[in-house]
Amino acid sequence: MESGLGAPVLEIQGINLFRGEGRQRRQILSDCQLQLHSGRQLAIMGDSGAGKSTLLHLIAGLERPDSGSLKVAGQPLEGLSEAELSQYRKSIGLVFQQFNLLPTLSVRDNILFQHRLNCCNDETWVLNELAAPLGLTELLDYYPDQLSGGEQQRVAIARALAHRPKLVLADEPTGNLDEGNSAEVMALLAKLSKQFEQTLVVVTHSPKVAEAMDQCLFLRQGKLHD
Ligand SMILES: Nc1ncnc2c1ncn2[C@@H]1O[C@H](COP(=O)(O)OP(=O)(O)OP(=O)(O)O)[C@@H](O)[C@H]1O
Repeated sequence: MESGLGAPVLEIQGINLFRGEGRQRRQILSDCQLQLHSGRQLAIMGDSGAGKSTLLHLIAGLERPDSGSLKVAGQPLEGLSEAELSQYRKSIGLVFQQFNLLPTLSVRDNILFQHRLNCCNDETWVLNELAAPLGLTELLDYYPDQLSGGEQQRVAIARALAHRPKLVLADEPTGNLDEGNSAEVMALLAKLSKQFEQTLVVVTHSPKVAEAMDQCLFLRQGKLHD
């Protein structure tokens, strides 16, 4: 937990979430709490099956908790309709382990995809301030299947940051990369999200990835611990 100036960008209070039916039903998140302020970078670690991805999915509005409150920039997600949740999902930045690029779009159009969905109109900024530092300028006319894994993840990072979201969520962003690419990609993600004062939450198994963040919490028995 942290105290800081202003309202937290992310505030989780007393989240409970159950999975499975009947005798297989079990609690994944149990009175889970978190406060994260603007510009902070948090790594979430924990055993396989601890519920890290589930927690990230809740924050992303991809799932709803059984009880508890989750606010992003002061807005409670539990009050949102499906249409509003869909709008919310477009407004945040998401980076997944499987780069999830659109195969029929060029690198340029992949990078600008979410930017355009959010009706942003600053493509020069995206190409200069994101594509260039991510080393993508020469690759803008390529297609995803012509890129290496590290290059694809750099495209996914540019896409996730291009509409200047306040909150960026990354689930095992380096899980498909070798050690060298992993370190490079994480350093770029950490540097750019810091530069643009974005709040970053990264789920990872890698102590090295966690070290690149301001703070690391462990998910154990449904709760986040130091
Ligand atoms: N549809 C489902 N029905 C029942 N249990 C489920 C379902 N989906 C996930 N689970 C369980 O929820 C738990 C949390 O899964 P989650 O993917 O969040 O874990 P994780 O910490 O991200 O794991 P990993 O590090 O292996 O990716 C796991 O025990 C998983 O088996």
